[in-house]
Amino acid sequence: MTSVSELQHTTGPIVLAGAGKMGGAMLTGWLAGGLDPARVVVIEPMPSAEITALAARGIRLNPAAPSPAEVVIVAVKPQMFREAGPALKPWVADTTLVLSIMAGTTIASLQNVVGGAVVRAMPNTPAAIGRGITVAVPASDVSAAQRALTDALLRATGAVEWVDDEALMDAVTAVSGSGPAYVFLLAEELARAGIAAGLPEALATRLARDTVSGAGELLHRSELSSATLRQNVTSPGGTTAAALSVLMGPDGFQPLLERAVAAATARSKELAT
Ligand SMILES: NC(=O)C1=CN([C@@H]2O[C@H](COP(=O)(O)OP(=O)(O)OC[C@H]3O[C@@H](n4cnc5c(N)ncnc54)[C@H](O)[C@@H]3O)[C@@H](O)[C@H]2O)C=CC1
Ligand SMILES: O=C(O)[C@@H]1CCC=N1
Repeated sequence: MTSVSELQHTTGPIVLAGAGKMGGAMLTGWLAGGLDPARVVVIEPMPSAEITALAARGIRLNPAAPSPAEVVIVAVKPQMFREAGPALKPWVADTTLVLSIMAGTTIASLQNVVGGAVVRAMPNTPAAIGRGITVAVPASDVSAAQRALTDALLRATGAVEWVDDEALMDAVTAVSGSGPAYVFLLAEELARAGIAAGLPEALATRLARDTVSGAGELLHRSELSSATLRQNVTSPGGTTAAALSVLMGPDGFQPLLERAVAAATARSKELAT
């Protein structure tokens, strides 16, 4: 896992607003990477048992007296933002970095509702194990130091890509933000197909889970393209070729994923406020 040692050069509080599935995954990544819990403030009206337990490690949960922080991470639902956003203002000075991971919500909206120097980002849940990928786009007034701080925070949870064009964020959300769900669905459906082919449920589930995670790890470690790795499994005239003739057919993965990504992209645009 990437070290968060660069974060140790900064001293201010790190405020996480919304410690649900994604905010919680990022916090887990930061703490696993060595971030001092005493620097973390969590604002969360319905903290999970895990988040509540972190208070014993020094995290401040829902403190009564807000004061401007070095960075505020906004990880509430986009639909909640209009209600939750104004309450974050006391944590934000002009010099505060406001790092939003909300789908759809634009930089302009964050500037209007919360203020600060805004970076809009789209992470994904493998952040919890330091294997996420995040795409970030900065507002024009974000300083080099704030960009470096953002980069350190996000790299503590995995890879980071920076873009200049905010319009790309809808498709980014559809590919990498939502993408882990597509992979987990693949594991679910591969198991179900195994059961339909006659395997006991426990064995089918184990085979699907280990195949998806093992293939993912191979893809991660290998320098070969995914197409080459696929071809390496495929013996001419063999079993894989038989399956791929279905999966790469006219109603196979390609048109299906194209439709799925288009639907997610459209939804991200609808969520824009
Ligand atoms: N779940 C995912 O894979 C990803 C989610 N996101 C974004 O992350 C954000 C959060 O999504 P999830 O974690 O999935 O949702 P979630 O529902 O698990 O987390 C949202 C949290 O915000 C809390 N909350 C509600 N009102 C609040 C307030 N006024 N102040 C502070 N916290 C408040 C809720 O209690 C909840 O724990 C969304 O904007 C989503 O678009 C981005 C990338 C991936
Ligand atoms: O489903 C959602 O809207 C969020 C954004 C990307 C992943 N989860």
